Amino acid sequence: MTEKIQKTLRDSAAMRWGALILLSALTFSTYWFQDFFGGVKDLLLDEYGFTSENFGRIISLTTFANLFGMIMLGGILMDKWGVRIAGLLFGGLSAAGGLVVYLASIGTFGDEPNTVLWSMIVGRMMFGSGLEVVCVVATRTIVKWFKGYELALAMAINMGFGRLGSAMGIAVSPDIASGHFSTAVGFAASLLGIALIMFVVYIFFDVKLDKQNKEAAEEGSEDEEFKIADLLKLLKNSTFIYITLLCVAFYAAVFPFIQYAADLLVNKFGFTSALPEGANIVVNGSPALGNSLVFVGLFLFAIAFSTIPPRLKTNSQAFIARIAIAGLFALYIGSMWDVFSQWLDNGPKTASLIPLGSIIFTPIFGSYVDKNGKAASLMILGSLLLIFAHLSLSVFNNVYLGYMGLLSLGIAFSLVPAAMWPSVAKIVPESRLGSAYSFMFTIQNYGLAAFFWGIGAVLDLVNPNVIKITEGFREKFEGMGLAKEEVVAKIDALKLSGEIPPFDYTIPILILVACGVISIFLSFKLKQADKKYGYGLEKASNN
Ligand SMILES: NCCCC[C@H](NC(=O)[C@@H](N)CC(=O)O)C(=O)O
Repeated sequence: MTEKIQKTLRDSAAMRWGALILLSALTFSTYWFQDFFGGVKDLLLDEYGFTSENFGRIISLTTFANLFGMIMLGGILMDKWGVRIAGLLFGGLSAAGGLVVYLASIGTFGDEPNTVLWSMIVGRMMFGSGLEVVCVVATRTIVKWFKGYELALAMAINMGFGRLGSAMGIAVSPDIASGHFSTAVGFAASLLGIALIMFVVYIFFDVKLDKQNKEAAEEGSEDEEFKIADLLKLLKNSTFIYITLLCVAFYAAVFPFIQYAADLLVNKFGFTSALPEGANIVVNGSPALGNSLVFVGLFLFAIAFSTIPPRLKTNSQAFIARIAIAGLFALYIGSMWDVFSQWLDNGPKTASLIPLGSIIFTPIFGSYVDKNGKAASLMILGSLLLIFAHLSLSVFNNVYLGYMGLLSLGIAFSLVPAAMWPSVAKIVPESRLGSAYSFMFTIQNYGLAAFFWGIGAVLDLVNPNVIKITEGFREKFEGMGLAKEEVVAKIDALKLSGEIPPFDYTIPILILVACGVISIFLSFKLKQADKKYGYGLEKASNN
């Protein structure tokens, strides 16, 4: 008997990748809006008379609602109403939040610093309440289009768009602002608006795909409907709990570390904190534009490397293509080596290589997972690299080992996400994926909040001497009537001369080693569960 195979939009590679690009605009713009404040912090402080505490308040309150169930609410609504309504609702909330921040920045709600501050916080909170749900919408929708195809690669490229958004947001915003904070906000908010329009375009394809899926389902199996009781089933699934805990332990050891990495390199290995002249790639007189073009270039190489060779007919053609792309990449990096080599003893620049590296490596590992599977084993390997990274940056005092550690961390930061996120779709039925990803993100947010705060708290706790000496000097300089910036500059100079001793990061980073050990344990449990229940974590994506 010949079986009639119903083709749907997702069976066309062009349609799948087109859908991914339309969706990834949301990822790119939300990561940009989340992080660009860091690039224009000085401008924000100068223009509105804010303090660093005000800045910290704006940033930390952005995702406040997520700690109180906003992501879960979004995920449940998504599983009940589908990705279209959830995407419009929460993407719209993010864009509306962006607009409120913009209106606040041009003084629409009043010019008083406190009014501007609180109206910006309200806007950022609206944005943040949509942000993570938008991330779940994108992830869930990628599963819908790519399951059985290049799922891991698609998720990895989507993450790459996010990292690119963060990096470019920080790098280009000072140029875009050209002295006016509101201009940078207007631009970032417009990106959110454009991404929402692209999502509306995506909806037409989604409607068509759903229609085709329904027709196919009528001929075959029945569509499963989401029920709240399904959530409880999810929590009883021990494999899902392992992967959720892995997500918390792993990301807690990476995202917060990245924030402290520059300071660690300066304090532990004596890296510089200011960049020397000529240590930037300048395009049209703009280092920010130059840096951004480098990020885009790296991302394009990674996409070419991970998509072109697997599509070629023979292994030898694929091999030649890989060598050719890697060669071009080496030439590209080599042509800018004069600049890059100056980055390697600068704390902030070296620290920025970790997320930058993940723009390159995540798509490459995603493509590997699709072709060869081995996701659980790669999570074990990634956790091992994480342990090595944090050990080499804490207990040892060798700068070369430190570089190796950073490189390992960059690889782990690409390896584990590339293997972990697509694995969830193999563990959890598709009808519960929205709730599953939302649950993971919610727990992950608690872990991140604890570690962002915890590393700083432990650092202060184990370095009472440094705090005491620094405070002594601060009081002395303030007593002399020096301006805030002058006090900061004098303290920096005393740190450089060694009169103020460096912070000892050993204990805070050793705590992150413990996260790595927990990650390895959980990755082994995942591998065991995979053997027992046959989720297919070690199998290629189209199996
Ligand atoms: N397709 C998986 C997307 C998750 C990517 C992941 N982002 C997160 O985990 C966010 N919840 C956390 C955040 O962005 O702060 C990532 O690796 O960026």
